[in-house]
Amino acid sequence: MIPLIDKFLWKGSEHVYSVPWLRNRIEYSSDPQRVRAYLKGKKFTRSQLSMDMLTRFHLSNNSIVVSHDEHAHFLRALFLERMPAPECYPDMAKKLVDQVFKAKEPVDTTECMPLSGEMIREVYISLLSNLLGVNVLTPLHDYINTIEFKPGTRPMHLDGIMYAFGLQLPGFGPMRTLVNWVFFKGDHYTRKIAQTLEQMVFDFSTAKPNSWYATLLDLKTSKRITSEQFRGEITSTLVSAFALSSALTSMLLCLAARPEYIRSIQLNEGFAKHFVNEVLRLYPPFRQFGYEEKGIWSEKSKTSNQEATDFMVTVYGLHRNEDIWEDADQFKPERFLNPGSAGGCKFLPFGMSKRSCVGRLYSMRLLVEVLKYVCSEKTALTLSLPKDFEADYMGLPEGASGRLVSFPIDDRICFSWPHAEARSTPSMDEPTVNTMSNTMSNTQEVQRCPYSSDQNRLAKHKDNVQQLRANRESAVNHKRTTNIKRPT
Ligand code: HEM
Repeated sequence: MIPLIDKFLWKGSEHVYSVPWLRNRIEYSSDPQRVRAYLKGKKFTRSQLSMDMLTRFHLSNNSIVVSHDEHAHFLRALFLERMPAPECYPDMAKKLVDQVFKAKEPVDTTECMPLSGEMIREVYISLLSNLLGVNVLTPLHDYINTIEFKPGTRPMHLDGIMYAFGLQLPGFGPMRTLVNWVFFKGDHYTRKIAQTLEQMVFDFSTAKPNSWYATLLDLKTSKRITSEQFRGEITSTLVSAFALSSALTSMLLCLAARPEYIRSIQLNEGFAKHFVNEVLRLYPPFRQFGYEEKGIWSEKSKTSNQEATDFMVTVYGLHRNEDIWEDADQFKPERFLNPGSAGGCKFLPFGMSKRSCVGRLYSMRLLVEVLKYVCSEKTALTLSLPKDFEADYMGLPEGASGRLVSFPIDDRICFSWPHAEARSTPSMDEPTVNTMSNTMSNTQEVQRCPYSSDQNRLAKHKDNVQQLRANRESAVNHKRTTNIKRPT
């Protein structure tokens, strides 16, 4: 049973699986040719099965992730307009790294710590501040600092089994809570944290002008989204902290395992992106995503028992498929030097097509900037793995298999940071005061990073000014030339 589950979940067996009483027939694939064929031939969307599982067994109630295509399309466009402008990422990365590795006093010796827990707290703050676009007030900041990191431990195939028995149906809510509470305390705790955080964002933050949060508030007030959808989007941003933290953690552990790449990144900053790609290839935070063909229930399902109704891409299997990746288990960022190497549906850490990850650009930019900052000679942060680090046979970190979002099993990292000046500096948009009595000063923003839409507006304004100048100059020239031509 376990090898079979392992086979179809992780390697992608290319067969169609079904349970007699379930209407879904699922194909698991890790073959890029098959994925390409699916992508080309069919009108598809995120599968209802994936959405049910995300809603009931995970945390994505009422957000873009579980919306129908039209609603998702409408919100995605607004979300992308509210992304931080490209020039903000180096500073965001610096703050994040400084905060994660902050220490009160300069140290000469090497310190070791479990990275994921530190990372997730700082990613929460960073996402709230930069992506949701809120001023994080002191109580919320303090609460985040108390969060203990417990990644979900419930295996994905258990979700599948629960689904097969109909436990995703709303009436089974209390039973699901009980199962989590008894057997999967980490998942139960994570759910509680998400609910508390969502409420606290509402109570203890203020919207930055033109931010995604301000837009969501407008949409709610004008009744274009419901209160549940408004809350869902906040939770969705917070939940995405897991994927981003997983990627950041894996990346820094890989850097500690392969310090020889530091020089390549210093010499050629473009190489940082190849390094990040290689991390996402070997450690895709999301191990699986799924689609269904539109209309399959009404037509094909009645006539064909062979055809799959749901198509699941097993990202981990795809990224380690030995038929398409040379030395698939080895860490070789230079494989991405070849321009076509990420194409052809063989590298899909952020999913594909119109429902692919909307946080992709943000995540990639931040990952690359964090890597560049850590590797920079000026930063002087040295990372290494503990002597007794639990590595795989390549000496690389080992990801926990079977989870929807996977973190390394052993995430301890050792670091030394001898230069006091490289340490954390108070950030502009994070609270610098400790009492509620003067929270007003938190809400008054001194400086903020522009959003893409601001940039567009600025660019448009500049274009307009240039256009006006050009028009005026050409009018003057025209007058001059016509004046010259005019017979005297
Ligand atoms: C390294 C970090 C991340 C990874 C690897 C990742 C990966 C993914 C994947 C695989 C999907 C499913 C795509 C599909 O079904 O085709 C997804 C969807 C999504 N992600 Fe991410 N994600 C990351 C970070 C983020 C961040 C920071 C956000 C910010 C809010 C975010 C927001 C979303 C949303 C809203 C969707 C649903 C899009 C839709 O349904 O149209 N993700 N992500």
